[in-house]
Amino acid sequence: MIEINQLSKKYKGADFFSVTDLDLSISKKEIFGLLGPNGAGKTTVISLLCSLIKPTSGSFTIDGLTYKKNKNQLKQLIGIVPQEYALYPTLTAFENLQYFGSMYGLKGTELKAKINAALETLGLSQFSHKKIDTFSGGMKRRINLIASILHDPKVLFLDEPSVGVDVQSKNVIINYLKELNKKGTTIIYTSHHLNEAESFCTKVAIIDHGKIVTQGSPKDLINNQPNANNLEDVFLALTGSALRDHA
Ligand SMILES: Nc1ncnc2c1ncn2[C@@H]1O[C@H](COP(=O)(O)OP(=O)(O)OP(=O)(O)O)[C@@H](O)[C@H]1O
Repeated sequence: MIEINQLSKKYKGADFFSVTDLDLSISKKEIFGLLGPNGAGKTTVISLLCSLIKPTSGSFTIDGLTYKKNKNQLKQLIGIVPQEYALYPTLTAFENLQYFGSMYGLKGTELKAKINAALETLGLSQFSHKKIDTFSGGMKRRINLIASILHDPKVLFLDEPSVGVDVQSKNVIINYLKELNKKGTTIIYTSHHLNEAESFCTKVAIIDHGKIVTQGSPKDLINNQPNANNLEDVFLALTGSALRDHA
């Protein structure tokens, strides 16, 4: 589904590469986790694959399409759930979702039915006509998610979808994503929650300093790392315990 070939990114004015010579192949059935310490390059990889930023070098295809040749098809093919809430605080949940659906050409009764079905599944029906600025973090995350899936993307990118949400909201989000994956959506997500990634992901890549240090199923990575009992042990063994503060 996704083929990445020697992808590199150096931001304008930066004196280092945020992503270096990334090669990765992600198949259709995966729930793929991009894991790494702060500043490892996870958001940069997602932003590149969503064509929000341009690569410095290298290339990738999604379902055989490239940004240069198939910009509009690619836009329809993918959904993006950004780290920050991309919602209008003074509009209601329903109005926000109508707006995002219309950006993908959806309208009328089809759009309304899709919004209502997703609100129902994610436990938000009764809040559909409340303004977003009255919502909790977990509710906003769920609306952010619905906004990204109304056009039925084949590939869904999520940048830290469970930040700032309680366990109940997190479970609803994770179960919803698992259902989407079962129905055929490829899921690529970043997270700092290694327990969550261990149970949720079919495959993960650990990246550090813009390079992949290892990849595989969580089970294989744990089995192959001496003295590792879980994914966090693997992560610490491969990325070290030094802090990654920067300003
Ligand atoms: N717009 C930018 N201009 C210059 N450097 C940037 C820019 N965005 C990110 N970087 C740098 O690129 C590197 C990778 O950043 P990125 O946000 O991709 O990491 P991350 O793994 O998503 O981190 P976090 O877990 O903190 O979200 C960091 O050193 C960061 O400071």
